[in-house]
Amino acid sequence: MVSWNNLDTLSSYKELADVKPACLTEVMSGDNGAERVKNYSVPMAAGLSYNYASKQVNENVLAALEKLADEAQLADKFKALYNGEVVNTGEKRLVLHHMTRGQLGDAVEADGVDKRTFYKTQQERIAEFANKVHNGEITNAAGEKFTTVVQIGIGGSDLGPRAMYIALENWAKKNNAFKMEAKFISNVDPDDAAAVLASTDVAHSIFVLVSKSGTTLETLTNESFVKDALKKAGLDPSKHMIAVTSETSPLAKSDDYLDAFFMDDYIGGRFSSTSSVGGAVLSLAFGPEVFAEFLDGAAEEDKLSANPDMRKNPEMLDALIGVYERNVLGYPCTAVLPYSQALSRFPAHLQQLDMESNGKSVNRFGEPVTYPTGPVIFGEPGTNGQHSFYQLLHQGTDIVPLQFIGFKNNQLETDVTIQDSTSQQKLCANVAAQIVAFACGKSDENLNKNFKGGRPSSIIIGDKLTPKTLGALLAHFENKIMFQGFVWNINSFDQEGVQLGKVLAKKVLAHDTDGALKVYSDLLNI
Ligand SMILES: O=P(O)(O)OC[C@H]1O[C@H](O)[C@H](O)[C@@H](O)[C@@H]1O
Repeated sequence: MVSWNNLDTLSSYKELADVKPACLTEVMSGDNGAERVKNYSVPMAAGLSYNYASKQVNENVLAALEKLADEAQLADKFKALYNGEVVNTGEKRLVLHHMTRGQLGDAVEADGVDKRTFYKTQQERIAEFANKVHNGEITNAAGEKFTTVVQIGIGGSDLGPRAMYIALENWAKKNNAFKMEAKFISNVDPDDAAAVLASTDVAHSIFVLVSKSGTTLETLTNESFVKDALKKAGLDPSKHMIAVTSETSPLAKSDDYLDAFFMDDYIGGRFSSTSSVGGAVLSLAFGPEVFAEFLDGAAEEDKLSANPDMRKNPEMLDALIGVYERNVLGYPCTAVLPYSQALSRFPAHLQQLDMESNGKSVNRFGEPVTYPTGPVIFGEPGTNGQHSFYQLLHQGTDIVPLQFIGFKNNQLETDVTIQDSTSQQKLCANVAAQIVAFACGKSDENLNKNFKGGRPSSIIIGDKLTPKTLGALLAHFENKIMFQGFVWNINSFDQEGVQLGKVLAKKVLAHDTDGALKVYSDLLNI
């Protein structure tokens, strides 16, 4: 049995607060720095590695973090989660997204079915459907092949799948795995749907309506928008749409769709990229085999996350270093900085994954916590970020911990050598330079040009971004966030904070307003 306690009641947390952090300007310079970069590295799945040499940790801090991991029972809590305990206390639900890609522990039965079998069956059904679309067994009414897939969804039903699609698009083109172009409609702003539809050959498109609840206003509105466009083009919407939803949602049994594929209430929206939510669009775009490789990468990383030894568990280690930075060193944000154009939407996905999970002020029993929880997450792909907000990161008054991601090789294998280096080498040179610049700084008599250094970062390094490495990368962040939620004793799997705005927006639309809300409504001409 695990016991759930607030972080500030743990004696190891009090000990951690007394340990001195590593001074990066010292430990990262000269031979010390070289040794650290070699040693402070943990292997991840799919050939990735997590390097934390440039974090403010040393043997004392790591030993204290290990004690915290033990006292907070992080490994046991993960075990309880994947063995089917009701870890999502707010909604009284199991948390089973790991089971969409593997079976880490016991068989879990819920709603009268074995859950691993349920998720696998959905994956197989999607694979069969995608294969039929690709080989022309399923066509439009004119008997022509579908060429495009358009996902309609928002939040977890958009960000993860969209980020994963963009991450693999060029890889698939290079590796003969590109089957259909994918597009995405998410915002209720009519210009989103209109712009996507205007650039889409709707007669040859399959629309994937994705909503776990089946009640999200934006998604249902965009569904109507698309149906309207299909009808105007003389097409039957039910021959162009599939649904991905939970079996209990209003969409599940509708005749409006060619087919429906399911997830369930045990998969949080932001954790649903490896379920049917990501499965449908990714299998249609790249083929089911590519989606299966992506799942394998995630499953391999999940296995590493189950290791009780923090030093061999990249997710637990990353989570604990993050807690140290947030709760002991007092840093409010974390930037995610992939040096890979393919990961351009990955930070956007992580914003939801992290901030919707751990942006909480009460513990899992609904009692206030008196320590900071989830950090603000933001990011951009490098090197673009360098020419934008890195000024604040280097010389601003807040210290922002950084999570770099970099690959030795680019996906398309097209490159050019200019001034003796390829573009890929220039990209990688920049990330190496940034890590050392942030850590070591550079003194200058002119304070405006002075770099204090001491700014922590980590880097995940891989050979190339492939379906498998992408799966491992995704699982890394999902599991890191889960472990942090355990340490903070919060429920990372509900999101009550999104409700109030929805309720008030409904009132505005029903003209049931007074006070400030009424004046804003008038100002915006509603
Ligand atoms: O998939 P749906 O039920 O349509 O939900 C879409 C999104 O909307 C909600 O408001 C939540 O904030 C998200 O966690 C969720 O991913």
